Amino acid sequence: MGKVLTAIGLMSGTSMDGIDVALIETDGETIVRRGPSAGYAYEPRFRDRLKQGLEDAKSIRKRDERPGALAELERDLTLRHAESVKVFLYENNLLRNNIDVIGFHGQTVLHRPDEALTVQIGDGELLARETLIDVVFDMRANDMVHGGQGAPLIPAYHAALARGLSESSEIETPVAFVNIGGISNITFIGAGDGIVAYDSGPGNTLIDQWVEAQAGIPYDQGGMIASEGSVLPELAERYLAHPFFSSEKRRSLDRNDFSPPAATDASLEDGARTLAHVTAAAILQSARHLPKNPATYIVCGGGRLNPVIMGDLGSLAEAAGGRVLAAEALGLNGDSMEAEAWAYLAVRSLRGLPLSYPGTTGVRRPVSGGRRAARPKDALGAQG
Ligand SMILES: Nc1ncnc2c1ncn2[C@@H]1O[C@H](COP(=O)(O)OP(=O)(O)OP(=O)(O)O)[C@@H](O)[C@H]1O
Ligand SMILES: CC(=O)N[C@H]1[C@@H]2OC[C@@H](O2)[C@@H](O)[C@@H]1O[C@H](C)C(=O)O
Repeated sequence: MGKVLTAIGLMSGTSMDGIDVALIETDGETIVRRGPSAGYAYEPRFRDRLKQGLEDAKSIRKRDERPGALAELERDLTLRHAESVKVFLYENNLLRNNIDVIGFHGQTVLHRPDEALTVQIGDGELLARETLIDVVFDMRANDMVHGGQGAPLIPAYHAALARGLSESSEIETPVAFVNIGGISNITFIGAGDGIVAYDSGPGNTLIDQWVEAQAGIPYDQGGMIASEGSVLPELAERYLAHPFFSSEKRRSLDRNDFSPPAATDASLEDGARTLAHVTAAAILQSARHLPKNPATYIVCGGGRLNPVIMGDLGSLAEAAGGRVLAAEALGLNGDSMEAEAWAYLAVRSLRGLPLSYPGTTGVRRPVSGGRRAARPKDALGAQG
């Protein structure tokens, strides 16, 4: 085993609901320990600024451009991450001197894999100065340089989790991890080291956009609105016929690839019900391109907390011979898995190990990635 490092991962996902923080101990191959985790929600005004950031980013042609208010947003986003780290260390009685590295995702504001352009705002140097901890950031760029789509990157971590599970539990194989965040993605764990992964459809984004536009609320908590509605087959089909699902090349999605229905398309409840169905059906539709039908789907991300999505996913998977389990059923944490992954990937980056593979992002060969921002030198001896 390589040197075991203590790493913190920071994820601000496409739902833009807040910052997830998680600590793990790992050598970048084996996960030695999954430690504490936490989520720090953005207040509505900051979420609005992030949404405006997506608009400002639309004119970006080179990834270091920061039009509109993006430069200021990047700084404030980074400072919020620094604050989250400080609170996390305090709440968990941890000393910063005992943390070897932070894996910093930042916020995706633009993702156009067809143009080899992906932009995550987040200033790694500033984060290292503010936290006095080494930072690895910008982990998607090198994959794109080598022909990959820059996402998904979590599959390497799913594979490590699966290795741990196969030692300790009796779940039926093959296993697929499904992350239902703003966008959903799926990782198929084949025999040996074979993993196949890609984004699988609109996760919660359409549902969030729909209930926000129609009812002024940020998400359909517990699927309560959807549970009052009915699936509108024509509307569902409009989404499931999207060219993404038949494309040979496209493996990753941007938040803007799908648009929410028009107000006239459905009642609030039927719209939420239909979109929950679309989320589940898109995952199963995408799973058809996997090498085999998964026997077990392990679900993480906020969508697992929507029983309407989970109900549909369960019945569609069952029809294809599979069983759906929430990550918690296997002792995993469905809220912190992405943040854990970014901690894991940071350690892999430090060791020069691959972050992505031809079977995950479509990259030409397995490649590492990430940029390193060292903490200020005079902080090395200081007490955390
Ligand atoms: N209790 C709940 N009931 C229903 N839906 C929920 C609940 N909690 C969270 N969600 C949904 O999950 C979303 C957040 O999921 P998550 O944090 O996994 O996304 P993310 O990490 O931002 O996205 P991505 O994985 O695409 O980067 C929320 O926007 C909401 O739609
Ligand atoms: C460009 C980008 O930020 N993509 C995200 C998004 O959210 C889910 C899905 O789309 C996935 O491809 C990716 O995030 C996860 C963490 C990943 O890279 O594995």
